Amino acid sequence: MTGATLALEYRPFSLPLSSPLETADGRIESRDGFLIRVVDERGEDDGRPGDATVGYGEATPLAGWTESVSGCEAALERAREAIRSGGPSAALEAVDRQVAARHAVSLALADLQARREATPLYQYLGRGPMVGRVPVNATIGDGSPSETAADTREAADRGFGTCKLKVGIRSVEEDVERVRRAGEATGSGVTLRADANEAWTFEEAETALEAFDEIGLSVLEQPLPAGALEGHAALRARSDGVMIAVDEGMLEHGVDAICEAGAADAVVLKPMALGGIDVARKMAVWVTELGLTPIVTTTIDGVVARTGAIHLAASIPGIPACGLATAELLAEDLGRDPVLIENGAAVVPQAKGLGIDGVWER
Ligand SMILES: O=C(O)CCC(=O)c1ccccc1C(=O)O
Ligand SMILES: [Mg+2]
Repeated sequence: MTGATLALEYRPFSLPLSSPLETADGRIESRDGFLIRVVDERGEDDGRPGDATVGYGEATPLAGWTESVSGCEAALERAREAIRSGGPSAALEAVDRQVAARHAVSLALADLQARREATPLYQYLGRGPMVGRVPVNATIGDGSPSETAADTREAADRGFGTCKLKVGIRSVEEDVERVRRAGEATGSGVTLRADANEAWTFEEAETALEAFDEIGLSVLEQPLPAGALEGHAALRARSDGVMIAVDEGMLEHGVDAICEAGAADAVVLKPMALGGIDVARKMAVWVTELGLTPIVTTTIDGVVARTGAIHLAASIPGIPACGLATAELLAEDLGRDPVLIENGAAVVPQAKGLGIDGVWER
């Protein structure tokens, strides 16, 4: 990239969800953020950037998980100024402490470089073999036990082999009933997970875990508040077969503290909340070395960030089902989706870079 004159541009977007996603952390109704592009201006002959001269990124802040929308915009503005004289490293430095902004800038730079090298982004990241698909889970929002059973059944009928149920909004008894009914509606061919988003006390989590063990739940994500490292470790010790995953806890404590406390079997990695797919990839390699399972998810991102997360997952060998089938939760998107979700897997784009085109023109 040396010698290139790079320009960074950004513009705001607002994407409503098809129906609000209730989580125990709060309700998500729309996703507002910034689409960015980095253009190598020397490569433009007709004013329209060609394949090897543009990279796309997305910053979609989420309250409680990233910086605010205004903090994100201020960071992007600093990066826009910094990239002219200081290049990529100065731009990244300008967004160093704003994770969503850093996600956008690092993704656009990686997309640009992978396009120049005529390599799909996942191979640029991992230098690994060709990967055709990554397994993905369906995300099932809150609902009554019958609604949950019907939604899970519908996802299974569409080919999902793993379904993640949002829990922690109703009583523990009702959530246990929801998971039980979802299991009965789908049978043993479908793996169930549950994500409580920090909702429970230790006693509530213990009660839920006992029932989930019996039902055969696969993963229980963030049952306790992020701070409760010892609590998660104690739940793990009591679990028969249910894996304990941390998500919010991973952001609060980092990999080393999670491992030292024995707080988790699996770690959820959200590139938007971690500062980019490059950061998330390093964490995935690190947790794998320590014997933990990485799971990649989005924060219900637009097509640019979501496709980046799919490339990230494709660059991690043996990745289990990831929370990347979130396009269907959005009523609108930034552009055409290059990723087909089929039989519980995302078909990984094999074009150069992200494999995204035509988003800027919209
Ligand atoms: O993992 C999934 O299936 C979808 C992503 C998801 O659940 C999520 C989406 C937005 C914010 C937080 C979360 C979460 O995992 O807690
Ligand atoms: Mg979660």
